[in-house]
Amino acid sequence: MESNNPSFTLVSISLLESNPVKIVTGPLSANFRSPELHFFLEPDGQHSITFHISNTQLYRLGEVQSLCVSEGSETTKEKTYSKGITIQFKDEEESSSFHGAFELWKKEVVIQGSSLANGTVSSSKSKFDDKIEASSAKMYFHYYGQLLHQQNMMQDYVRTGSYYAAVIENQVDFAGRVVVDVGAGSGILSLFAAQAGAKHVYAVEASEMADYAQKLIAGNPLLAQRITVIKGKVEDVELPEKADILISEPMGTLLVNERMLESYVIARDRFLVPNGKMFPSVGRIHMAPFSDEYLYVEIANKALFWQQQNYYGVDLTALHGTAFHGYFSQPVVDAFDPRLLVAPAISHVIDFSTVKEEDLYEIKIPLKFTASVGTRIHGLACWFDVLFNGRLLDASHKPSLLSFAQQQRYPIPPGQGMGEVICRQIIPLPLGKPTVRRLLPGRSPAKRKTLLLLQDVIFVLEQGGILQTSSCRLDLKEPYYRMSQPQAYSSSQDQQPNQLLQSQDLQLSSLDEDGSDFIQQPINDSGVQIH
Ligand SMILES: C[S@@+](CC[C@H](N)C(=O)[O-])C[C@H]1O[C@@H](n2cnc3c(N)ncnc32)[C@H](O)[C@@H]1O
Repeated sequence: MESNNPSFTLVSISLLESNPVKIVTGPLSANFRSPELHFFLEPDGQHSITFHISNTQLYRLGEVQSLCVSEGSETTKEKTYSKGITIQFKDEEESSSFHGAFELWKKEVVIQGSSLANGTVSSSKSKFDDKIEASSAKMYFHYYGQLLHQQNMMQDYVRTGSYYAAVIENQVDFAGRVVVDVGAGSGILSLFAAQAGAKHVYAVEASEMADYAQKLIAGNPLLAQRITVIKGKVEDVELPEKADILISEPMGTLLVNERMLESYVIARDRFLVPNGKMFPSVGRIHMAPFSDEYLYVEIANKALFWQQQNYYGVDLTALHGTAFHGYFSQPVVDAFDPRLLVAPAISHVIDFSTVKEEDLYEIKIPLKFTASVGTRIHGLACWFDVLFNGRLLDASHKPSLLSFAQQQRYPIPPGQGMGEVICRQIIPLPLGKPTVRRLLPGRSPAKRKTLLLLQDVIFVLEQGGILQTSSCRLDLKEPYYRMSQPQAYSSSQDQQPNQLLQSQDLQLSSLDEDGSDFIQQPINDSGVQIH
């Protein structure tokens, strides 16, 4: 037995998922290649069943017979197994060495050990469980398990229509190909892929929505025979074959919130053939400083309530400062006139086909803005888009673009940032200085959602020849959904302070129990698209 990749000879394997149970007789082989265990069903090694260290259990059924199973999703009410085989060894000795190698394999990466009544079993946490707190994951998948939230996303016609166009206009990429839908939700993208002629689509969904997706797909029988719904996390599930294409909608607020991009990248590494396609293939975050006196006054006015000195005989002013800073740390989600931007946008590109999962834990984006007009700057405006680089579109060199109209603005309070500063020019920091200017979607290690988005945004301003540095700390929690029609401004200088915009103060967000918010919001149809 080799110590690194031990191999074993087996007499037969019974595939428990087939009905009736299919028995493949050997000689066959099994091979531990951390973090996977492969059972080869043919001598040439063409067909194999793969188990992942994270969710595999091994039980001794007899002296020369064992059961190997892969655990299903933790979110299901009952314990489920997504895959199982029984193995027949040639003798007791081979069986013992196989179990020994299994234990060793598990020990290398096992995080948690446990014992089950019917055998010595090692259970390990999956990569997902290791990163995300169980309570956070539970809330996250509970949210997506509800049909109304999937409906919200489906009713976002800019979003769903762009995906439909990207798939159907690139049928040539999908026809006859194996597709994995990463986080399939209702299964809508799997159905599009099947419409485009995919040979087979594996729709992987971790939430209870997988059951509804199964129903929806069964209700479209012409497509259903080419779609398999797999309930589980892409980090854990095993698929019988590799994919030519991954399709997914992993974007959260400002692209990175929800941390689902990490799952998309893990799915790429686990399931995609070399040089396979990803739909979408690239995401971009765009940022530019804005000047908007109306918004500034509106936000400042929200805290006026706390300036009352006689609220039923109570002086509220002690909390005015806290409320004021609270309102200014809320990102504002609205559509805005691009003319409010006072410097060319900086774009940060994430190439999904090459980015490493770890690179998504902390994304640093240097900010070097040069203002085009001398004006008051009230914060940073951010938006994002993703690109689909299909084969047809490659040929015409025109990838289709899904531009998200939902934009965030991060107003900066006076004294903490640019609110008070008349800025003529924002000057890049000289290289090598210890202070950094960056947009930092700070890692919130154990959370799937309450990702800090902006931290320590430091601007350097030139004012009368003196360099001035400002910084503030903002995050994505509880955005203010200000669904106003974009106002036409003649120029940013024309704005009158103390005049409030007539905005519909729609609090569309649905908050979790802990009051935080991770969700995708319906996009305002009137959203300005900025490219
Ligand atoms: C933004 S929704 C998109 C749903 C659907 N693809 C669509 O476009 O309408 C993301 C979905 O991915 C699922 N999801 C997130 N992380 C996952 C993971 N690691 N494994 C499997 N599903 C996941 C969520 O439960 C959710 O249903």
